[in-house]
Amino acid sequence: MSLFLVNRYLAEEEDGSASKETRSQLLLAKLQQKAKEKQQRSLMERPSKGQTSQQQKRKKRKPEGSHESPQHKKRKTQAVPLCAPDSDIPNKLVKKKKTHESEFTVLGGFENKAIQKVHRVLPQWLAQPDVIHKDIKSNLVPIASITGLAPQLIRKLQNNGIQHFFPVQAEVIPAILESTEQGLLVGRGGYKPRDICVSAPTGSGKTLAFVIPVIQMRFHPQALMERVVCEVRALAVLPTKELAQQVCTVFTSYAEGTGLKVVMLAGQKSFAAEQTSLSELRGGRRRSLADIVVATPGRLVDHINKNSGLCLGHLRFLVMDEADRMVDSMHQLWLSHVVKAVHTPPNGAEGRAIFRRTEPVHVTAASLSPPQMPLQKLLFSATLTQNPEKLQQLGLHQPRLFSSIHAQPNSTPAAPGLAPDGFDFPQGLTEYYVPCTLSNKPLLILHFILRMKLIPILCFTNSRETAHRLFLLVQLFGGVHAAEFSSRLSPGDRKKTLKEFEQGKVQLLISTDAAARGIDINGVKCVVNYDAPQFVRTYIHRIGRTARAGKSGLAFTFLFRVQEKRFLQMVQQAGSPGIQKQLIKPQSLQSMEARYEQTLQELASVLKDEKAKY
Ligand SMILES: Nc1ncnc2c1ncn2[C@@H]1O[C@H](COP(=O)(O)OP(=O)(O)OP(=O)(O)O)[C@@H](O)[C@H]1O
Repeated sequence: MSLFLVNRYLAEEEDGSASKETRSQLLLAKLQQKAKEKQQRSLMERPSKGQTSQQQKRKKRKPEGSHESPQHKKRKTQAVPLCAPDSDIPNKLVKKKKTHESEFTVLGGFENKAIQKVHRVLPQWLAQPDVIHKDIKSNLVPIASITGLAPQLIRKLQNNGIQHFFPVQAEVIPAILESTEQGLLVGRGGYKPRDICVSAPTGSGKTLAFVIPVIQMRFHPQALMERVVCEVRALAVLPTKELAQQVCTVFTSYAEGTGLKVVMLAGQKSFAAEQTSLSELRGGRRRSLADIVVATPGRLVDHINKNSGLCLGHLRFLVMDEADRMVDSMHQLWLSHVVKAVHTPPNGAEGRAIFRRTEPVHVTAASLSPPQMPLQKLLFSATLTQNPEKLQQLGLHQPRLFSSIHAQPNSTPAAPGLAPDGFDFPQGLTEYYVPCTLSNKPLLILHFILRMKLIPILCFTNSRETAHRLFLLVQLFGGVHAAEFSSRLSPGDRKKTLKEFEQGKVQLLISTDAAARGIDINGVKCVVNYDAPQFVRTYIHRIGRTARAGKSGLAFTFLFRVQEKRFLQMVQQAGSPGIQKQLIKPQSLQSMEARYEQTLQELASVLKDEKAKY
C-alpha cells in the first residue's frame, strides 16, 4: 500500500511546433502566476479579528522551534476519511492533504493521551481467602475439638505441652485432613485435592499446621493397612540447612513411636550417608527406608539426578515452607525436577498400578480415569507473595488460601516491590527506630546490653564482614558474651552457636540474614537491626524472631538520618501497627567513649593480623 502519493507538476502537452524558448517562458509565467495566487491566499489566512482568543492562545503555546508552514497547518485541519468503510485502518489515522501542486496522504491522530490506570484484579482465591484470626491468645482452640486426630497424636501433643491449637493450626489442620478423608490414594469424589497456601505471621505456629496432618496420615485407616510398605509420602522443602534441621526435629519428635521414618537431605551428612538412609536393596528390589523427607532444594535435586534411591512415585504431600523464598529460588528449577520424579512410575510398578499419575492437565472425565494418585502442595510463609505470575510457576491445583490479611480484589500495590496490601505483624511486637550516626552505632548496641540490660539480643547486620567486625569489637570491649552467626562459620559451628544462644550462654548473637527466616529460638526478647534492612520482607522476618507464639517482644532499628524517611514509609506501607522513635541521649554513651576509643585501636590491630593470616 502506498502511504504517500505525490503528484508531480506536469505541464500541459504543448504543441510540438513551439520552440524550446517559448515553452520555458510559458512555464515561468505559469509558475509566477501560481506564486502570486499562493501569496494572496496566505494573506487572506492571517488571523482576522473574528478569531477567538482561545484559537490564538493555542497557536502561541506551540513549542519553540516548531514553526510550521501554512500548508502544514492546513494539512492538520483537512482530515477526510480515506479508508473504505470496511477497512481495518481507523479513518482518523489517515488524513488527506490537498494543495494545488500536490496531493498526498499523511498519517496522524497520534496526539498524547493520558494512560488509563489499570486496576489490579486478584484471582478469586487470592482475593477471598479463609481468614485466620490475628490474635493468638484469644483464639486458642482445644486440641480435642479438632475431629479426626488419632488419640496417639493428641497424647503426643499433650506430652509436648500443647493443649490448644493456634488459629492457623485450627484452620489449616482440618482442611488438610478433609482432603485425605477418602483415602491417601484418591481425592474427594475421585478428584485431585486442592492445593493449600497459608500466609500467617511469623511465630504463629505454621510448622505444626503441616506436621500434624502429615503424621496423622500414619493413623489413616487405609494407611494403617498399607503401611507394610514404606514409601516417601511427604516431602518438605526448606531454603536453608538450619531450617531443614529445625523442621526435621519437629517431624521426628511427632513421628516417634508411630513407626514413621524421617530422613533429612540437607548436606549435614555426606551424600553416601544420606543415600544409605533413603533406601536399601532387599530381595533384589530397592525398598524405601523413609516415609517423610525434609530437604533443601540443592541437595534434593542432587539425589534425584544421581538416582540415589529417592523414589517420589508415592508422594502425597509436597510442603514448601518459606514458600515465597522458594518461589524466588525457582530459577534453580528444583520444582520441575520434583514434579518429573513424582510422575515417574515407582520401580517395577509400570503398567500394573491401579492408581496412576499424569502431569497436571485440564480436568476432564477422561483424565480422571483411571483414578489419579493425588499430589497435594502445601505452601507456608509469613510473607507469601500475592503475585499471581510468581505463584503460577508453582503449578497449583485449584488453590485455597488461608490468610490473616484480607486483600481487596482490586487493590493496587502500595509501592513497587512491596506486597499489595502489606503483611501481618505479630500481635505482641513493639517496634522502635533509633536515630544513630556511623560512629555511635557500636556504642548503642553496648548501651542496650550493658545499661538497658536487654538480653538476649539477636542483632542483624547486612553483611558477614560487618557481623564479624562488630563481634570482635564487642568482645574486645568486654563485659558481654557475644557470638557471630554467618556463612563464615561451618554448619557445625552454626548449630552449636544457635544452641548456646538458646541456652542463654550467649547474650548477644550478631548475625547476617542467615538467621532471619524461620529460625525458632526460644526466649529472644529483643531484635536489633544494627543495619537497616533494605527490603520489607527481610524486616518482617528479622523482627519475627521475637514476639513468637503469642509472646511479647521488642524490635529496634538503627537508622541514619538519610535512611529515616524511606524506611519509615516502607514499614508503614507494609502494614506496621506503628513504629516509635527511641532517642538515646549522647550523655548516656559518654562514660563508654574512652574505653570505646581504645577498643577501636585494638580492633584495628586484630583485623590487621587476621588479614595477614588469610
Ligand atoms: N499450639 C501451640 N501451643 C504452644 N506453642 C506452640 C503451638 N504451636 C506452635 N508453638 C510454638 O510456637 C513457636 C513458633 O512456631 P513456628 O516455628 O511453627 O512458627 P512459624 O509460623 O513457622 O514462624 P516463622 O514464620 O517465623 O517460620 C514454636 O516454638 C512452637 O513450638
